Parts: sequence; structure tokens; C-alpha cells
Amino acid sequence: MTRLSVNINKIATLRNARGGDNPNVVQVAKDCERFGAQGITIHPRPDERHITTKDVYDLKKVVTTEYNIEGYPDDRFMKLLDDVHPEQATLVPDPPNVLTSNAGWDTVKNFDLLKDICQEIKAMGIRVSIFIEPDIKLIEKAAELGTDRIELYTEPYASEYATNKEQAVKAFAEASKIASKLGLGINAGHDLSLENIAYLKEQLPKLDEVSIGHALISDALYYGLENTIQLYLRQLREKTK
Ligand SMILES: CC(=O)[C@@H](O)[C@H](O)COP(=O)(O)O
Ligand SMILES: NCC(=O)COP(=O)(O)O
Repeated sequence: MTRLSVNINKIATLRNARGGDNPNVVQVAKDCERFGAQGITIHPRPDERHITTKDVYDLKKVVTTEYNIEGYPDDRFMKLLDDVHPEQATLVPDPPNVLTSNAGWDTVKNFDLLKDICQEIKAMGIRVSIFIEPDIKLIEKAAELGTDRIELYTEPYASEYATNKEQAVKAFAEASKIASKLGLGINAGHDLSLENIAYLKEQLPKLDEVSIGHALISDALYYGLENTIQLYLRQLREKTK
């Protein structure tokens, strides 16, 4: 089964545009779960341009599925994890103020840092996932440093999907086979959408979780949030022969 975690950063972006509390991020998270989402993802960036520090604590009180917090492991992020104890922490190598995540970790260059951080987070009782590109050498290193899961950075898959989906998925399918053999859980995210998600799921049978924000929230403008979540869940359902 592949779980759907809804990334609600964009709900906070919309709220912050007017400085008030509409839409209410906590209510939206509760509704996503009520409509079938199996997790809630946030990426509290240091500039708080969408999810704020207060949101991180407020959401902890209501999320009953899987709370997944993404971010660069600086002191602020580690304190949030220690205070809030989400089910999963996803480590992302973003420098501050980047427009959006645009690369995975170099697990060779950052081996010592990531190894220490993984240990620290696991000691808090939190599952760790590392945002990574589908490069076998980097994934082997990720397994060595002790992460529980990897999150495959799927932007390259998403951008090539329309022109050549077989080629687009190739490296991801191969990477997920290796990761699975190495005992790693497999998540995926970035630019996944209603169009490209079913094929990814079909080609990566061991896919544990997808986190989807930008496309899903955009789809919700047309289909409504409940229908949209149901549409994504349908795409992720196992196809029985
Ligand atoms: C880690 C990751 O893949 C990102 O997709 C991220 O959560 C999106 O962040 P923004 O919503 O700030 O673009
Ligand atoms: N980890 C990826 C994520 O949470 C959402 O990415 P996107 O769907 O907003 O591109």
C-alpha cells in the first residue's frame, strides 16, 4: 500500500497572503485526514513564508495519521522535532530562501553530518527519511548512514513524464529496487500529480508513501478538497488483475 501524505504548505501560503487566519491550516489538516489522507506533510522553512513555527505546534495537537516534517537539519529544525515528535522527519538539503526544494542530498559528501543527525532523530523515536536523487551510489551510502527511508526527489520524473514516461521512470524504478534490497523504506515526492502518480506507483511496487502538495492543492480549486483527495487515493490503489 502506498500512503498519501498531503503537503499543506500551499494552504499556509494562501493564508499568509492576507496575514489573517483564512484558510485555517489546522482545520484543513483535519479535513484532509477526514477526506482520506493518510498523512500530513509540512516544510517549515526558516523564513516562515508558509508554515510558521506556531503551525508546527498547533498541527501536532490535531494530526492523527502520520505527521511528517521536512527540512534542513539546523538547530531550529532539531528543536521542533524534539518538542513535537512527529512520526517522520524528512531531511532536505535546502539552503535558506530557496524557491523550492531542487536537489537531494549528496550522502557521500555529507555522510558524517547525516549519520549523526539520523542517530539523534532516531533516539527521539522518530522515523528518518532522506530526500535523495535516484543515484545508486548515493542510496547505498544512505543505507550505510542509518536512515529508515529515502524520499526520491521526483521532479525529473515529473518533468520528463509527458514526453517519455518509460525513460522518465527508469532510474527511479532501479533505485527503488536497490533501496528495497538494502532494507530502506521508499517515499517519493515533488511535482507528483494526478497525471503522473499512477504510473510511478505501478513501476515502483515497494513505494511506501508519496507526499503531494502543489498539484493537489491546485486541483482542489477545481474539484474541491474532498474529491481531489479521493481522486489521488484512487490513482494509488492497487490495481487487481
Ligand atoms: C522536500 C520537498 O520535496 C518539497 O517539495 C517541499 O516540501 C516543497 O516545498 P515548498 O512548498 O516550499 O515548495
Ligand atoms: N516532499 C514533497 C512534498 O511534500 C510536496 O511536494 P510538491 O507536491 O509540493 O511538489
